[in-house]
Amino acid sequence: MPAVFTLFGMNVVHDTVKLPSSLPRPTSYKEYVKFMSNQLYSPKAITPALQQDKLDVQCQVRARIPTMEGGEMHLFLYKNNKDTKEHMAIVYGDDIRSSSLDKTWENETIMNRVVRGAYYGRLEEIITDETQYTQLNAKQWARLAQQQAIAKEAWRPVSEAPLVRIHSECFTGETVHSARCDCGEQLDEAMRLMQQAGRGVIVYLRQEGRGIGLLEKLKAYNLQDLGHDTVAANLLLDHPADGRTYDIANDILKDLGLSEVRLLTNNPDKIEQLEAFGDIKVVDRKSMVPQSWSSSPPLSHTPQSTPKKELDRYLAVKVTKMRHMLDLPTSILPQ
Ligand SMILES: Nc1nc2c(ncn2[C@@H]2O[C@H](COP(=O)(O)OP(=O)(O)OP(=O)(O)O)[C@@H](O)[C@H]2O)c(=O)[nH]1
Repeated sequence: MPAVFTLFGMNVVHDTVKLPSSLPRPTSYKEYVKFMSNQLYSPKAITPALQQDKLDVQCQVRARIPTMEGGEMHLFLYKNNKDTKEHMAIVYGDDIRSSSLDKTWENETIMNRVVRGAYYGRLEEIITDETQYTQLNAKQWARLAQQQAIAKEAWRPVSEAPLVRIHSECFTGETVHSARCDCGEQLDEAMRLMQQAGRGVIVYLRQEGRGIGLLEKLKAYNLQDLGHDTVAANLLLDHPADGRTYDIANDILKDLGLSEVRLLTNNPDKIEQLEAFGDIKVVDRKSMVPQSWSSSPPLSHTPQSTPKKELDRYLAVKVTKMRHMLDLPTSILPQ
């Protein structure tokens, strides 16, 4: 029989993971943790959608990420029934929570919630050398339960429109610091602004290459080296100039309890699509002015020797062909 007791208004349940009878019961804390983490990705949780199915977007796990700059954020990982990508939300501020993650599962223990990140506040270290691979003792369970009850009580929901960025993945710009685009710089700047404000959400969509994928984007780069611009290169490869949709981003923002946002973007398509879904109002827009086009001093992470010509060309095409809301600097205006 599982031991259930109530502490500070919460049910503390020992060892009540409901297992199909075919599976062996976890006999140790280690097995239990392993079992729980496998459960997160159970195929039952999200099933592939048929064309007519309603979009289903659910947060599967959340974890705290301290950053090199000294701040920290939480990463929320989402699964959905439209594609197989792991889209994410990078969240600053403890008041922003996911309703799909926070749902209580049947017979869920506090440890289940901790493993999938549905805990409140900050976790305290309660594991000692002796308990590394064994069951938590009653005192440790009680401490965890007490800490969770207090943190849950202290939580208050989002009260004002936070800074939000909907950002599409760019391996070249973000990971290998390509100077063909401003993607890495935009991500860094959004993180810096949200860190400074203490709250905000970056919806990080796995839409590499404006949705065409890395393979096709690299082909497009070769065409760009022949002189085609970023739009023409896509079209020559039989891709739309930009085929991205933001329905998953919309559902992620809804799941995070946001109805009003201050959007960091130059791209009118993101605003128009988001508002068309009717769930989220863009109450303010903040431009993402490229560092090399701004009059403010360069950020420490922006190298002074950035090959400006290629970046200028990419940015100018976004303004002239993709309706991006940015002022072209006089230095690159056509003569
Ligand atoms: N196909 C293609 N994709 C590119 C190229 N350069 C960058 N990208 C992709 O463009 C996308 C940039 O998306 P976002 O960072 O969301 O920016 P955006 O659409 O310009 O809009 P804002 O930054 O919000 O103003 C990323 O997926 C990049 O991988 C390119 O030359 N060709």
